[in-house]
Amino acid sequence: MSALRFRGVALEVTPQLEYRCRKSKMALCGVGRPLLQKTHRALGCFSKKKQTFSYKANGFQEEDIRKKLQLFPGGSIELQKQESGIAVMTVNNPARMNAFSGSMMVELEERVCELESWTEGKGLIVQGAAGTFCSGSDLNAVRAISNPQDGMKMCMFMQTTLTRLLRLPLISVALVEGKALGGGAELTTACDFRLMTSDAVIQFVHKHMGLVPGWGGAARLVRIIGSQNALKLLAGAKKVDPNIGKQIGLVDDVLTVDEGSSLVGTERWLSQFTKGSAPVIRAIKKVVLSGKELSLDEALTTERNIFGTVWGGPANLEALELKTKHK
Ligand SMILES: CCC(=O)SCCNC(=O)CCNC(=O)[C@H](O)C(C)(C)COP(=O)(O)OP(=O)(O)OC[C@H]1O[C@@H](n2cnc3c(N)ncnc32)[C@H](O)[C@@H]1OP(=O)(O)O
Repeated sequence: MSALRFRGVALEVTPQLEYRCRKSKMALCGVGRPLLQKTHRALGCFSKKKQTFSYKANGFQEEDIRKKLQLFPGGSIELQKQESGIAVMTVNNPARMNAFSGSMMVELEERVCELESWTEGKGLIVQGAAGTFCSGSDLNAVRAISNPQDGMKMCMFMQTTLTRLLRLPLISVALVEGKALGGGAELTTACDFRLMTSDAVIQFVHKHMGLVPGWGGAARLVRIIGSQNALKLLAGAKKVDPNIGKQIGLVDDVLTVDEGSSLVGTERWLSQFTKGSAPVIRAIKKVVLSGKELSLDEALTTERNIFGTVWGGPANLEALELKTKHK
């Protein structure tokens, strides 16, 4: 068995990984859609390696994109991992309504990487600083990199990062206060759930900017609310308030004032799903994700494998010992 290095970390190249990567490269060059889908699935099992191979296969070098993005600094992405197993990630650039600078895009990828190796984690809340969610990409950076090549690199970087965010084995929720615009609206779709405060707005403003979503937001939106509703939101650049959001299934709940601070309310809401053993909660997220992303046959195989990781595990044995009744 050989080893490769990815960002200073030695990774063991198992025959299985080698096979999957060889297969994926072939598929990406071969362009056929079923093959491409298989590739994404195969690579989904190896998230770190996935970045290296998918970027190279598409002619992008991750380090080049990072360097370019670092030229546009400002703001930060904060991450707090709590003992409860719920982490809070904050998009923090209040002077620009939490717009994503280039360095924040890089930091987001680093935080996602950190969460990928947080084995005790069960849940994640994504919020914006200072009472508003996120106003999309920083328009100053957008102006500076408006050439198609750089635009594509940025798009590729954010698309991959947000796909990894959605695929974390954590139950994630976007806490939307104030405004979620453009890329900010796309970010909300990279979470499993969305909660809004009563005055909040989600708006895919891309059309008004002469754009379409490029961070994966359209693909995810269609899966969340269906193609008819997605078309209406994108083509009309419609403002989604909590009422409309609930009607179309984009929003899971509205936070009321008597729930105290929005973050406390969101933690309370999320804890109904994260109570219990971390391996079981993580396994639940994984079986749902595979059911959503894979073919039925592949999802069934994955489900069996994941079942095998919890069957006879501590939580299972404890429940048997307690003769748990489900009244
Ligand atoms: C992926 C594709 C994309 O995301 S494209 C980007 C899509 N987003 C936008 O177009 C947002 C444009 N901004 C706005 O519509 C308004 O600023 C919103 C967010 C509604 C806030 O309005 P308002 O409450 O009146 O505040 P304001 O306009 O005075 O803004 C405060 C300061 O923040 C800045 N700001 C806001 N959004 C961005 C952004 N995306 N990029 C860079 N800067 C942004 C404003 O320019 C303003 O800055 P300043 O105080 O004038 O220095």
